[in-house]
Amino acid sequence: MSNFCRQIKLSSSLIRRLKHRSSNSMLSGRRSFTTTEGHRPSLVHKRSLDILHDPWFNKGTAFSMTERDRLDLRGLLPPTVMSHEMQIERFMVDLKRLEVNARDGPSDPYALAKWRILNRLHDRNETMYYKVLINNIEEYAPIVYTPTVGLVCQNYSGLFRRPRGMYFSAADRGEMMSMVYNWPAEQVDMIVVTDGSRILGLGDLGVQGIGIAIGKLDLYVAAAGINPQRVLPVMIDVGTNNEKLLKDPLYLGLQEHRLDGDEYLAVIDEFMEAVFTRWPHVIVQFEDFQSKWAFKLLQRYRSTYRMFNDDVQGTAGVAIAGLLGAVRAQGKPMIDFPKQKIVVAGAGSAGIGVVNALRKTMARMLGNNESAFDSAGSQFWVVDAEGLITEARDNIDPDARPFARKVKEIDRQGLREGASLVEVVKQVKPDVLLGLSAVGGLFSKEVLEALKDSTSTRPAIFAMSNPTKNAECTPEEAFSIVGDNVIFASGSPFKDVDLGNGHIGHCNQGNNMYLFPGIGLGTLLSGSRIISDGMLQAAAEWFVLNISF
Ligand SMILES: NC(=O)C1=CN([C@@H]2O[C@H](COP(=O)(O)OP(=O)(O)OC[C@H]3O[C@@H](n4cnc5c(N)ncnc54)[C@H](O)[C@@H]3O)[C@@H](O)[C@H]2O)C=CC1
Ligand SMILES: CC(=O)C(=O)O
Ligand SMILES: [Mg+2]
Repeated sequence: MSNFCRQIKLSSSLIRRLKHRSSNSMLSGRRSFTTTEGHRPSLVHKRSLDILHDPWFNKGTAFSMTERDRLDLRGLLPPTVMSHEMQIERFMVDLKRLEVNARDGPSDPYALAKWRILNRLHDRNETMYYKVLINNIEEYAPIVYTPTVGLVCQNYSGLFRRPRGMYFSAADRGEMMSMVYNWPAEQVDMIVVTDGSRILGLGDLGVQGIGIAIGKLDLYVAAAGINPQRVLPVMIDVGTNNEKLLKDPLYLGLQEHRLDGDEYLAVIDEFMEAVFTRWPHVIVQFEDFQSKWAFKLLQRYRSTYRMFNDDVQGTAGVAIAGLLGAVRAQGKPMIDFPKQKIVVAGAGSAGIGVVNALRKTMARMLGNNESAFDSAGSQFWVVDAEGLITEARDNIDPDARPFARKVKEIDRQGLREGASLVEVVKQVKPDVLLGLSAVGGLFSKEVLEALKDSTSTRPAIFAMSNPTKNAECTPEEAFSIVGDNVIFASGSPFKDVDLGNGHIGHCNQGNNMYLFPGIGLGTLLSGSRIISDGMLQAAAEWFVLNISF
């Protein structure tokens, strides 16, 4: 904490740089670096992104660390310095692979090809890029965002062409305050930052996770009208625990195991100090941090900085709006919401974020006192990889503890610690089955058949895990097994289902993309110093009261 609170001092390298910058401008800004052949020095009048955007001078990841420092490029490239031979090898691997998505990616076989074309347009002409996106948002959101962005992140080391955003690595400790001045924009309104540790449901993708920050910011521009010159995607590369990436010679990130503990915190603290020093009014969205850090970092920064965690808080807002909408679709009054029995599969940042917020909404409807809060808590059954979470569990995760069921109570329900999802659904007969487990197909035939006995006339299935192949079930499975009256939502988009009797089974998308652009815009416009739970709650409730499904 002492690091976090310490007074901000200009690092010696920043002072060096500022002095260097002013003396350099007197010398008409000329600097030199070695050419791609490595023999002759090349004189350049440009610096920072202008060099990377100039095909004559750009060497991309082949700029050495000294050159990066000298040319104000530090932080504008992935941390690994590559030889020209490796750069060419990486390019050739990608060229020969052509489209990889037909086998395991989005159902659109051209999704990756479309992403490449859009990405090139993004590099060439931002105005046109965002016009294309805004005018065709339904068609291209699945390309720049989930599901295609998942495939893009998985293949980012191959797809990488022109850097976008900033990279801070564990090797930059002590330098970040200086590095933020390499970003050319005087004002930044929105930062989306990730450490790549849990990208969608695809696990640890290390430095390649920058793709998710870029995709989310595209939606900030397209959906909330944020100025594209004032957005900044950020990757904090603290290593990766993905063994495949650790061995891949073409990987662009640090090839060492993830930092942990105080060392990890020191890196994130330094990043937060640096960006809020240069842009005191910026909003920082934390994205796809593994649950272990998602909650801790949220607690650490939420009352000091203008920040929120999208997976914990944005997802919760969308789930509240969706489930209040489901009550309305069941033909019941809103006040019935606290009676809904909710089974949640997944107790990570998303699952626990959602149950916490749903519980608060229910408690507010029941009178907002302690007994309302207790009573709301009994509406949830949370199942993780080890089964139903109860107070009998050893080493229970502190974030999940408030939702651990009492042993005596579940005994009466015919359940026990670690009961399987199918057993829980059979015994509880829930109104809502919510999936945030990242396990594709978890809502098996058996689980869905058990849901047929739900006490609700219209049970809701929210298969919210991303990307498409991680969805807990498909809409076809939901409608065909549970029945035509199911209320279905998924994290990634699915097509509506023809139920064959003149009826359509509607697939709604339950994704935090419907909330985070509004959270950012609302915070900017209101000038709010922090982002409170109350603001998010109000956003979710406004959503359901003002949007008709
Ligand atoms: N639709 C949306 O807006 C959002 C969707 N998500 C999705 O939610 C998923 C989970 O994200 P996090 O919570 O951050 O991940 P996480 O990895 O922290 O949590 C996953 C949880 O699922 C549990 N789990 C694993 N196998 C299970 C099984 N067989 N049965 C029941 N539970 C099981 C794990 O024990 C863990 O509690 C990801 O796929 C992510 O894409 C996350 C945020 C927003
Ligand atoms: C949507 C989102 O934030 C996720 O799947 O992590
Ligand atoms: Mg996320």
